[in-house]
Amino acid sequence: KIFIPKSPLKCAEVHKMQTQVENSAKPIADPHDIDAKLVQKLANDALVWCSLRGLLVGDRNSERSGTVPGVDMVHAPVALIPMSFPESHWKQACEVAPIFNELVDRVSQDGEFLQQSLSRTRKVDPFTSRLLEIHSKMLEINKIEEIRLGLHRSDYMLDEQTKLLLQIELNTISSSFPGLSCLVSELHRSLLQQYREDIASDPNRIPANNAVNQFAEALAKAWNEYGDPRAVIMFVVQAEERNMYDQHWLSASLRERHQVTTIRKTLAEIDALGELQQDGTLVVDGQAVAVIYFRAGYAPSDYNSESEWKARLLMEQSHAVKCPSISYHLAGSKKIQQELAKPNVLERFLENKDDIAKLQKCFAGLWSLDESDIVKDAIDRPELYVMKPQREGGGNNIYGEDVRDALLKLQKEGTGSDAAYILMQRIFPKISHSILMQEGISHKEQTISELGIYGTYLRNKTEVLINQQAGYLMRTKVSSSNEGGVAAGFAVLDSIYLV
Ligand SMILES: Nc1ncnc2c1ncn2[C@@H]1O[C@H](COP(=O)(O)OP(=O)(O)O)[C@@H](O)[C@H]1O
Ligand SMILES: N[C@H](CCC(=O)N[C@@H](CS)C(=O)NCCC(=O)O)C(=O)O
Ligand SMILES: [Mg+2]
Repeated sequence: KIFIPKSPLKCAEVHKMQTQVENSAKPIADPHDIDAKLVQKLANDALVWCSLRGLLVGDRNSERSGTVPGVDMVHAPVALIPMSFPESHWKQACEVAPIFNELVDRVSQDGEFLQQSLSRTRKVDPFTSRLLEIHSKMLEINKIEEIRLGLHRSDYMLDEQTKLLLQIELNTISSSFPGLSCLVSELHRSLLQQYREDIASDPNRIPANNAVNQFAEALAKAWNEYGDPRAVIMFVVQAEERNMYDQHWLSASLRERHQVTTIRKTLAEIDALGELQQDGTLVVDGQAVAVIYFRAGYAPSDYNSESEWKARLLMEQSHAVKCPSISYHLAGSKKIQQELAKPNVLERFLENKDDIAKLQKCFAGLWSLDESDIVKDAIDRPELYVMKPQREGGGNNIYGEDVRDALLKLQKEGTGSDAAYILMQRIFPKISHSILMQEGISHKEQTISELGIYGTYLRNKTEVLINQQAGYLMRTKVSSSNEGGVAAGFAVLDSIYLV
């Protein structure tokens, strides 16, 4: 196809335009076709880039890397080449982000729906029961959260067979990687730019990713709405946190772009150092707290004693903006995810029929264990299901044959413990080629990926101040891994290349 220039463009520009047109249409080269020498160069440059630009985590083999910043860091596990992803599904995922944000807020305000939906779980799941206890205490004192801040991540897998983009879960607490995910997009753009002679591509097909600054902006705006210039933003963190640099990127953005001070405290420290003043102000270690940002408190392992639960209650009772509030936390549970997928339930919370249809289009099969025909099918074909307790943070789900065993065991026990679980359709994404880099070594692997879309939501009374899609996280793992998880060491941080 000869491009006959009409205007006296220099042929170099014509050539550039032509290659750009061709490149933008073409998917990126198959990473497994990249020769070993070039892989080695890519890997080396990626490792240097991560080290210079803070794409780092604490080394799991070191005992100090989770407590002392700057000690025993290692590059974050990353893919060397971005994962191709259909532009149409990218747009769909971005489009539903503000609708899911609004849904979380509406559901959070329906205390009866939360209590009712989780009432049977409460009887058999002590952790969820403690969360519900705090929630019902807030209902009793008619606690109103006028300023509501949501920093969510809605995770999806693209089902290969149906080509449907299906939601895995909606995280409303401690959504990891808003900091590191932006750096991965930059790493990939930089590598594709540097190696454009060897790998035909258009770096602009990697969507811009500004999650860290959008999260920081929402946190800063919530701080501003609280209205006390001397108050701080408190990060609730685990005593050992190897993902601390992801969190420090947020603190740095808050300090440098918004001049807001952040402090880091564990739940135990908050119990020891926190006080509630008459007017509801939370004071920790002598500092007034405007916003509480949870990067811990989502798992039973975060509550080693009554001390941590006292801290959670103290914070909930305070005037500080909680991210998440107990209601937002519960609204993001897997049981609620399953309840919202039932017919005519979204209609209770959203008016716009198109919005409702857009959300329902990305719902996978979700069931309680009351559905006997589903339970029977899951016993027959367990590999088509995932069984989930009400837990966050990875490592809790049940897959394959274990689903059958767990269901049969629950049937035999007959103690109602089945209310602690949901059943979900297992999604099978396309198996792709990727090059994963972990602990300085790159591996060509068969992989599947999961796209997380960040959402920011801020409301003060009746006014919605922020409601937007706020960047993305792509995680890629070996296709043989059921659970995945970056922190768990199975998945790597990736980005996407729109095709
Ligand atoms: N329906 C599903 N189909 C396939 N894989 C799933 C499904 N649900 C979860 N997974 C896998 O398990 C991981 C953890 O599940 P998730 O529901 O996100 O729990 P958590 O809250 O612990 O992150 C997901 O990142 C994904 O890799
Ligand atoms: N260490 C804590 C980890 C917090 C955490 O586990 N968050 C959940 C949602 S609740 C999550 O986003 N999981 C995906 C991360 C993965 O794949 O490893 C932090 O980073 O603050
Ligand atoms: Mg998850």
